[in-house]
Amino acid sequence: MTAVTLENDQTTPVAASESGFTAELGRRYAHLFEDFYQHPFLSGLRDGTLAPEKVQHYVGQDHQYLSAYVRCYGLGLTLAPDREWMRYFHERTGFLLDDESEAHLALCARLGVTYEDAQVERLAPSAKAYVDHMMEAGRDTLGTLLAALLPCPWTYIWAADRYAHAEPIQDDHPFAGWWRFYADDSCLQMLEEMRAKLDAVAAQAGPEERARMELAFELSVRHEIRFWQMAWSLETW
Ligand SMILES: Cc1ncc(CN)c(N)n1
Repeated sequence: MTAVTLENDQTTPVAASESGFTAELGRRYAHLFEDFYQHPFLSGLRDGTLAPEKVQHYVGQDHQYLSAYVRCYGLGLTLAPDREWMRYFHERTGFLLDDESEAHLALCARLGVTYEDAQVERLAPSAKAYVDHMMEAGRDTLGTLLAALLPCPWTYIWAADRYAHAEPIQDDHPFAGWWRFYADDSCLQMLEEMRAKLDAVAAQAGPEERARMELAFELSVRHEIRFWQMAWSLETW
């Protein structure tokens, strides 16, 4: 009898066949990934009903957030044990600075506003709390920092992959450009690489550091949900 391998059906962040530290985390916190996916902000991006002011609030906040995320890669450079790790943070920084704003530009085009129009000066409280959490992780070990940084790509890329499989994104979808950016194969590959790197670091870490890594990861997933809520509620100070 032939063994049947259960492939990931995209409704959970981890395939049944996967093992390793990040697979364990993905399984343990799958309920938070589900909360992320079902948040009304993301539902509105799926069905195209999201109010323009919420989208614009998100773009302004997310631009600031991604700038802080790039700075966290700078912290990664200082924690890098060798040049291979330095190259990793260097290359990923290029993507964050040069490519990810495409996702924002797609939203601005839909809103009929320029990217400049969408800019804001201050991070909203929930966005700032997320940034502070990642920065704090950067004062710990490389493993803790990476664990805090992983939910950023994982939640979005998984959600976009799930949505794209459930419902192929049509050209006339109001937010097609945003969804396609994160559903692209290059994003999936980048996510796989980051997970593999964190798995390798976790395999060398002791139990105390692994516990701190897990907490950093869990809190970042929770911050991702709060970031939706921040944009949904137009949160300001
Ligand atoms: C808050 C947040 N989290 C994740 C992503 C996707 N890199 C993002 N652009 N913004």
